Amino acid sequence: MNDLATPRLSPATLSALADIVGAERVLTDAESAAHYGRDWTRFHTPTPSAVLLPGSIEEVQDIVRLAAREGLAIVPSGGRTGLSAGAVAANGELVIALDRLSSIADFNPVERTVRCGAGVITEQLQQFAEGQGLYYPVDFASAGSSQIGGNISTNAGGIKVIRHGMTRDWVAGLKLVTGTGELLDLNRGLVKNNAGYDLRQLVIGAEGTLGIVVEATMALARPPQDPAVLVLGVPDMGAIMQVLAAYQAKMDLQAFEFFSELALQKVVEHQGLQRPFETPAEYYALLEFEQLTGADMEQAMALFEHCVEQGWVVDGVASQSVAQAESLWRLREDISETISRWTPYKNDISTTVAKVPDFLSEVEQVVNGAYPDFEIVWFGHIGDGNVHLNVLKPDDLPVDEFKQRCGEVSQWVFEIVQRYGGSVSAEHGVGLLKKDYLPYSRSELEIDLMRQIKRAFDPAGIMNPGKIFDA
Ligand SMILES: O=C(O)CC[C@@H](O)C(=O)O
Ligand SMILES: [Zn+2]
Repeated sequence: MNDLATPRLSPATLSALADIVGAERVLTDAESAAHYGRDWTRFHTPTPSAVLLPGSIEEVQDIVRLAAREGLAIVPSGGRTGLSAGAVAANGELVIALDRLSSIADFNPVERTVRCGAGVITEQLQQFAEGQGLYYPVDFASAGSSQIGGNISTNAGGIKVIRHGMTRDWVAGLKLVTGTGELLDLNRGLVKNNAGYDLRQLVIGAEGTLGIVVEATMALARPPQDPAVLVLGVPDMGAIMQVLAAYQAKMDLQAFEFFSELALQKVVEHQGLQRPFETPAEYYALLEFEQLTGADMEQAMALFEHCVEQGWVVDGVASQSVAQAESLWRLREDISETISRWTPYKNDISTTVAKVPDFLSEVEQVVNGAYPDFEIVWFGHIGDGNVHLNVLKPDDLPVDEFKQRCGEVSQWVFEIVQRYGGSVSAEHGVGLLKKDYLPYSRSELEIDLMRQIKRAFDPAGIMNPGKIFDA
């Protein structure tokens, strides 16, 4: 056991925890607290009372039983790549890190499923699938660190949702340790199972408030052909919608993403990438297809010409190789990391797809009407109606003042989201960051039902309390 930097737990409790996981797997030093006690958000100070590294489902159950008896709050911790402070332990909670539940087993080629411990890293699952001649299609920039349990708990989406759906579409079964330490084995890999409520789907996206996902049976897909990517410059958001409709009517899209000229400028400048073409445009659409050859290539080019004739596209480029497709993707995928140096105000919202252009222009009018010097970087999964709004801090504006103004921005943005019937969190979850705004996209009755469901799974209220809604 390490030095007790935060000795909030009694020696008896610490020793009981050590009996469960082994003394060297009860971490209480400041470095472990900082590492395991927070996600990619940096708004809260991590103060876990201890970080525990269980090595089996039984150990997780034993910890939870002990925590329920003693009324100790728990924060489950996966790859901690979340952006809503869902995996933050800022109130002396016990952190249960699932890193050691990392086995990949029981691959079944007939079912095309594989059993994964919660701590399996997304990229490991992707590589495992590849080794079997298959494909795990939920993909995003943080795939090298995010873990399957966390992906399930946040229903991670990413860049291929338009074609392959979200994490919830790939979970054939899961095991959950509830707030009383019981183990639920949900759906057991069945394709069809209409015997009552699908509790598995309830757990997916619950951000650890109903229990800890300890294992999952993940479905795999046929691998796609080598991808081909088009990047198209468009004059306005309305044109992006026309392009989307035109391509979707005739072809299968693997991805349909967008970014603004400002986003492109930042990525080109800071990542040393080339502009896709010289003609500047207000926005850019990135389309991915499964290999463009023969008739598909002709179709894609005919649509391109049609879009140019209609004035929806000002210029475009098509990848000629997998390497080129990958470098075009970087123009989109590197945006989030590139702009992180401006400590941006972030938001992740959705409306139905067709409403996005009006939504976006209303947000811009309101934000820049009040603060003309705020630079807004738009990008996201436009084919899903999911836009990422990032506002960069002007260099000369003190951080506190920026934060205070961003508080106002949130208020305005969420009022618009509500008017549009949209969601205050399209893919990043609610966590601590969005909970005050939940009523802008969920009714009082819905939130009340969520609380009742939480009580049923977690009567002692120890599972990630204060996330999604107040404890
Ligand atoms: O940083 C963001 O705002 C979004 C991050 C991620 O969801 C993305 O789509 O790149
Ligand atoms: Zn995203």
